[in-house]
Amino acid sequence: MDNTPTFPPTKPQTLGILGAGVWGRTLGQLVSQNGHRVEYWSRRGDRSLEEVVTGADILLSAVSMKGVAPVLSQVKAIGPGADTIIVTATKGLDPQTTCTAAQLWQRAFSDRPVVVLAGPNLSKEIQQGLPAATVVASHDEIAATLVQEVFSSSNFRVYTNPDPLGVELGGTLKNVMAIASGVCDGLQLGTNAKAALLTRGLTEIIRIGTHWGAQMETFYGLSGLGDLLATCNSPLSRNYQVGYQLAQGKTLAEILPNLEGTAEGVNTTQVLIQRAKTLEISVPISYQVHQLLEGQITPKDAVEALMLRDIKPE
Ligand SMILES: NC(=O)C1=CN([C@@H]2O[C@H](COP(=O)(O)OP(=O)(O)OC[C@H]3O[C@@H](n4cnc5c(N)ncnc54)[C@H](O)[C@@H]3O)[C@@H](O)[C@H]2O)C=CC1
Ligand SMILES: O=C(CO)COP(=O)(O)O
Repeated sequence: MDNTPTFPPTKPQTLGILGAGVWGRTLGQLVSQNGHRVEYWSRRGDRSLEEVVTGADILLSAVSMKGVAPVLSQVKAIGPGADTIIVTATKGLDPQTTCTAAQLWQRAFSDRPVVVLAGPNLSKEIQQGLPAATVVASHDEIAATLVQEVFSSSNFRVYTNPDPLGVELGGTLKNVMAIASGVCDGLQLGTNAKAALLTRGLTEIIRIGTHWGAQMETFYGLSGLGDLLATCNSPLSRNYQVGYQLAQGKTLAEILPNLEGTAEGVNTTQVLIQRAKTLEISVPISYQVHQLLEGQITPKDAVEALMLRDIKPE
């Protein structure tokens, strides 16, 4: 039996990539290496949004969360083709609605498939051609399978998943834990502390995610535990860098302008705390990250507060 995988699929697709930041360009590089056509749109670029949207078989949004609502309303006004599949790679929560990016896209385009792409995908490593895996999740299996075929290659392994909310929340909520993890390493708290943080962090992510309607098992996959491990252990992560540099005494105002790209965890923490309060979900680690980002406590205070919580069963 011949087990050789066939990459890429026979019919070349045109991808319109919205947001030509670090992640949008990295994803564009992957699909063009597979023989597909890529058109980028960015707010400071030469191409008009209309040109990119109307010509796309697949419209992939890699804009940071704060740009999603304004960009999608422009896309809606233009009106993509009836068969265009929307893919979202943003990892964040909308401050106005507390929705994820896919929820915003799906609300605006209720008649067409929306696919979430998320996984342990530090862009610098992918740009270097190092092997990585990701997940494409949708309620529409045909759309997810097409996107899987378009992105799959010998060094980018793509899995499908039927729980888009779980996949997206895994990638979104781990950014809060990545800030905490950067603090943990910046304070040199050791491997035991890091293991405790990640394990309890995953429990917290699952508590929030299942409350919001995601499937528990999704969080044990690539986009949950996988992305948590990658982001919380790598100085390539911008969110980890935020925590690490806070632990070294820098302020957010000093850190953020020098990061290469967006650290979504800063905004996500704020939105998450607001939503967790309304829904009365216990989020002890996220709460300490929030206090720290607000400048209300020091990194050492945050650790102490977590260690001194009421003792309880695991
Ligand atoms: N870089 C990475 O390794 C990965 C990033 N992501 C996610 O992808 C998203 C983008 O990340 P990066 O490309 O790294 O960030 P980036 O900061 O490099 O790029 C963000 C893009 O969004 C656009 N944008 C922001 N606000 C906008 C607005 N109001 N209107 C129009 N466009 C706007 C910017 O112009 C830029 O093109 C984030 O949600 C991030 O969490 C996901 C996986 C990996
Ligand atoms: O989501 C990412 C890796 O999967 C990228 O993490 P950062 O946004 O923290 O760099």
